[in-house]
Amino acid sequence: MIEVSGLSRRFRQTLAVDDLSFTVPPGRITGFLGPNGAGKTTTMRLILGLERPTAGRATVNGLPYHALERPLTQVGALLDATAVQGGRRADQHLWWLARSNGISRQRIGPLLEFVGLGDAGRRHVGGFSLGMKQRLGLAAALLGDPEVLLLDEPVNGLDPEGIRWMRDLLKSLAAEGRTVLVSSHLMNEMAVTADHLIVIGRGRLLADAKIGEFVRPGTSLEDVFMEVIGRCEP
Ligand SMILES: Nc1ncnc2c1ncn2[C@@H]1O[C@H](COP(=O)(O)OP(=O)(O)OP(=O)(O)O)[C@@H](O)[C@H]1O
Repeated sequence: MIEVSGLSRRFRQTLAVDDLSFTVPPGRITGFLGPNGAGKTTTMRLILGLERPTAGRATVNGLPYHALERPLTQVGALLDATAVQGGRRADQHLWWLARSNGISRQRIGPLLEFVGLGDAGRRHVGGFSLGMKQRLGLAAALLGDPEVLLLDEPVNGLDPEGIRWMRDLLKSLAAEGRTVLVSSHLMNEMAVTADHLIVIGRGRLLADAKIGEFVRPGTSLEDVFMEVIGRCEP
């Protein structure tokens, strides 16, 4: 469970997140939508304790991220998949993360296989394609078998087979009772993946609804999204 309450984050002149409140419960996929610069990544970074809020709070399973014990075993995140040290091998990258959270080394091989990098574990990450880096980022997110997952544009760079694989994986993770918050700009993909949507614009909450309530018969998610974000234009 993720809970965000009165959360704000200001960067000088920019109010990136503006008094945002929402809950992401377990057992379903919650899509996190908003135009470029809406504040999605900043919100995820605040939840993960990578930014300090200007006001409000964000908790994971009732606690702020910094208070979680062995955090990777409770919450896994894929933010910027390209932000990995290129000089490291994929298996070394995962081992470095695992070690700091008391996670067994035995998990790394099967996990690399699982994300489709079974043959690339000993290769340097610097030579990976974007899709391969996304797969490695997903492996890092799943490393601690966490109950909560935050994924920022996880299908970015994946091929069609990879996109379908990611969709099926997210569905199975939610079906296992995990909390899944996933951002994307791909409306068609979100329409077939998410159960629930949170839409933000200019850092503010614009919609928080089941996908069936959000997209009325005869309209598309893209249509409704454009209509909703149009309402928050200056
Ligand atoms: N470290 C920072 N310093 C200054 N401004 C920032 C910083 N991080 C984010 N911002 C600003 O905060 C706003 C929200 O950015 P954020 O990256 O959270 O949006 P987003 O919804 O994830 O966008 P996108 O869909 O383009 O990835 C933007 O105006 C951005 O320029």
